[in-house]
Amino acid sequence: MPDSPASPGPASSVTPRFAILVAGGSGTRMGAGRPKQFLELLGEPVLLHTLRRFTEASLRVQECVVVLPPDQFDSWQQLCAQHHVAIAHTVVAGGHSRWASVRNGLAHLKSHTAGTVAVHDGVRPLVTISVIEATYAAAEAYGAAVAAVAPKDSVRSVSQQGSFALDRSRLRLVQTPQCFELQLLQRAYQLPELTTFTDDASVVEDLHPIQLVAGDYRNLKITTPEDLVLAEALLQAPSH
Ligand SMILES: Nc1ccn([C@@H]2O[C@H](COP(=O)(O)OP(=O)(O)OP(=O)(O)O)[C@@H](O)[C@H]2O)c(=O)n1
Ligand SMILES: C[C@](O)(CO)[C@H](O)COP(=O)(O)O
Repeated sequence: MPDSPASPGPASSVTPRFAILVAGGSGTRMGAGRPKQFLELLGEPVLLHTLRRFTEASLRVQECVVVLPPDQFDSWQQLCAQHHVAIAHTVVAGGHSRWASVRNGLAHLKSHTAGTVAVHDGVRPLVTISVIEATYAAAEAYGAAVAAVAPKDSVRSVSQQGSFALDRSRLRLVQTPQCFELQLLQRAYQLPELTTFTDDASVVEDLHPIQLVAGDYRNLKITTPEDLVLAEALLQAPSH
């Protein structure tokens, strides 16, 4: 990514790292009998793959908050028992939208006054440790950083007048993790929710510039049925 900000802040390798894995959605587009975060990939729930990656020791994440639909707490507990999960994490109830779920996750971290927090979709189980580390490191240096990739397809904008080509060299497809200085994200999530919010960067950007970090094309968001097929294939690929 050729996106470079003015200058980094002081390097701070000792501030605590937190993670909020948002998995409070219902998976309407997947159309499965249960929320997609609980569907299996190579025999394990999508969310468990994601949790394993964020709790990898080298990342030094101090606390991992998992946000779930309130009516799915028991399902998750059963899945954890079934898969012998001994990974420390805190479960928090989600809200009516992704924004509300992130806000609930952040509320759980309110006693902390400093640190860096990653927000990551529970349904992006293929995120690599190197992308997570790079995004935390960029947020530690610049305050706000998100993973993104360049589009591979041509892109057109549509309107009632028709459609027209966009310059894709100026566009990025935004992924998660999205990492922020904790107090910055707490301030941003005190503002009212807007319908234009689709991610955390859109919530923060009026308060602070967003640094883009090289994401990964494999870091797909499980959204529709074909994504499960792709994700299983990628998980079995040698580089994963
Ligand atoms: N109220 C919500 C809505 C979404 N999410 C989470 O935000 C991430 C991205 O959302 P999306 O892919 O849209 O998930 P769903 O809302 O479950 O899917 P859909 O829009 O198809 O219903 C997912 O990990 C999802 O669980 C959440 O925590 N709380
Ligand atoms: C946060 C996100 O994954 C970044 O690409 C995306 O915006 C989530 O979108 P959705 O509308 O919840 O599918």
